[in-house]
Amino acid sequence: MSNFNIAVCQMLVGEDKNKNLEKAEKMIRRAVLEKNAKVIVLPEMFNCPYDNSYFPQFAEEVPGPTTEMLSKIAKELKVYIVGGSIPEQSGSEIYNTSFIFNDEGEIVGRHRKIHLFDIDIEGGIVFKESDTLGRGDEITVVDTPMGKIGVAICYDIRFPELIRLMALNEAKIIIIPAAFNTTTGPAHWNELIKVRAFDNQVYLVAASPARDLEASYHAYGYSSIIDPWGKIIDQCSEVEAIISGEIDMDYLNKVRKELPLLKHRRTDLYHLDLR
Ligand SMILES: NC(=O)CCC(=O)C(=O)O
Repeated sequence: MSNFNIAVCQMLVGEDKNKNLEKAEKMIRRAVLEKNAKVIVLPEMFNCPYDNSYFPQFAEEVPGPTTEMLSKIAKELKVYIVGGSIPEQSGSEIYNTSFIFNDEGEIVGRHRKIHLFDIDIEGGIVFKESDTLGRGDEITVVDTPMGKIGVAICYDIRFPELIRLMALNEAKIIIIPAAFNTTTGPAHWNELIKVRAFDNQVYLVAASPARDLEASYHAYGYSSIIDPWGKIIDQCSEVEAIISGEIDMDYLNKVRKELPLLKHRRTDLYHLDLR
């Protein structure tokens, strides 16, 4: 399948997990009906406020209510779902994890956030994910009938080696469930999502929650779909919205043929190693 539509549900996430799941389900249905989407993407921590004090209380084992809902709806609607991320309980650890479902409702991939968001920006924001979360150790590229899809979560996007390794593993679409904030978002979001797309000549799909000024953490919003040339195909503002765009592998191949960046790498001088 070389052409298909992908959609991002930029949903408002609140303190009631069941309501978050209902909202996600409704928005996924709308993405299929209104945007004819074959792949639907949710934001980071879509079932839980992005706040360390909520992660342990919202954490669930897998299978659990969140993954069951996503599995059921993926199967019913015959779509792929990149289920944003959730606090995943695994033994005594909690991970910030994205589950990827195929159109039979099966989990075909799992990405546990590799780089934890531990930052302290003077006059801006302090956040320490490692207070409650463990970090993942695997790079995630999932083989699908639509091509290989790489998944990384939010802060992971700041590490160019990771996204390049995905591209070298033949990922043509990179999906980033995210929750940037109102300090780092205006400074870096647009630049990061564009440069990762055009450096690696991939489609880059970045999904944020909508901004909630009542919450402790103010998500930036601006979910986006970027093409391999770095052009924004669709982007919303900070409010709840569904965005969509066409993934066109012929166009991706054209960009790679005309400007053969990946082929022009001097691997005799430098290379990236997967440990
Ligand atoms: N949830 C996150 O990882 C936030 C990352 C972020 O805001 C950044 O600037 O990086």
